[in-house]
Amino acid sequence: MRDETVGEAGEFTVIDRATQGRVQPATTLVGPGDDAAVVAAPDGRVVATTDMLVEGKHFRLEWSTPEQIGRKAIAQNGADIAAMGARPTAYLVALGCPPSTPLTVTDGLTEGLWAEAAVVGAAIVGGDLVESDQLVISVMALGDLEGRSPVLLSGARVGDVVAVCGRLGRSAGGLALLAADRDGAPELLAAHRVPMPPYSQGPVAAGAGATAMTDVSDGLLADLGHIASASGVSIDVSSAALTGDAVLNSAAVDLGVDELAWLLTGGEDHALAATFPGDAVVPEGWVAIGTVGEGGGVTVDGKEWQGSVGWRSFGK
Ligand SMILES: Nc1ncnc2c1ncn2[C@@H]1O[C@H](COP(=O)(O)OP(=O)(O)O)[C@@H](O)[C@H]1O
Ligand SMILES: Cc1ncc(C[n+]2csc(CCOP(=O)(O)OP(=O)(O)O)c2C)c(N)n1
Ligand SMILES: [Mg+2]
Ligand SMILES: [Mg+2]
Ligand SMILES: [Mg+2]
Repeated sequence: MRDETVGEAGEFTVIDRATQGRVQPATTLVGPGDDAAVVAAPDGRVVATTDMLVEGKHFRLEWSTPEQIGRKAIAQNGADIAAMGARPTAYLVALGCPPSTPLTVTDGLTEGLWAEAAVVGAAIVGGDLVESDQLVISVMALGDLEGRSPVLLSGARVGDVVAVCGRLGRSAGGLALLAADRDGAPELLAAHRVPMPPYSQGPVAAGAGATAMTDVSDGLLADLGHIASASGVSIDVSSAALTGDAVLNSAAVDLGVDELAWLLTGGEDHALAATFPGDAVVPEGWVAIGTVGEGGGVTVDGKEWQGSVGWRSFGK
């Protein structure tokens, strides 16, 4: 019998096998499983995360400029730092590319990487460069909790309010337009090419008492599902609280697709989603979209969502 493959097992089974039962030293304050790890250093704590972009899977050079791809690689990683309640402080960038890659591509990437790092006052502090068959950009981000406690996936409590900061569905809408070779809706194309995580709102939410937080990378339902399972709670999302983006709506009507599916299951917006105690005031700029209850799983308007809840590497 041949060995089971990664494609058959799926992303999260393979991650479980890579992390379960491994002993972490006492300096690992938060280990694998959250948006980022928190590691104790003799003189403080550092938040660390990594996310990789692969040509053809995460971006296409026909759809995005090298500068936009560089910005996206940094934004995706910075969002995971912000989702811990931390401020991104430094990035390392490992690049793989074919020898035939024009220097205009690597220079464009560099411009984008630095421009997005600069949004939070950070820089690229190191990296690696190797030959590979397609363009691969692997970023590691470090962050500073500035004295705050990290906001974990596991802290949501029954009675909490679920709130979101940042637009949802726009990246999925932009991707659908690019895939259909349709233009129009420049806002959606821009959102897909360069997500704009509300970095500073991670620390703001932590300061406002957020009990759990994540960034929306795979899709709202998929990512809230991680909060629900880590916290041992259920989450119900109100669809009425999500709709109202006229640009998104008209693109969905034009393409003849379900706008709600983009809002609930579209990935790569890198908005922040958090839970706050029911009696807390949700910070300015955050929109209440749901509630936390007993049990498990994520529902929409009290009903189970039919279909995929979001992006899965390897399609599972
Ligand atoms: N190969 C691996 N070894 C150890 N931990 C991993 C590995 N791949 C992913 N993880 C961890 O599993 C969790 C889920 O990964 P992922 O879904 O990529 O997170 P995110 O959506 O926050 O980027 C994260 O905590 C990540 O650090
Ligand atoms: C060419 C192309 N096809 C498909 C997509 C859609 N897509 C790729 S990755 C992804 C979700 C997030 O990526 P992942 O690597 O899972 O990030 P993480 O959850 O680890 O932060 C989505 C929606 C895309 N951006 N580009
Ligand atoms: Mg990841
Ligand atoms: Mg991520
Ligand atoms: Mg993912």
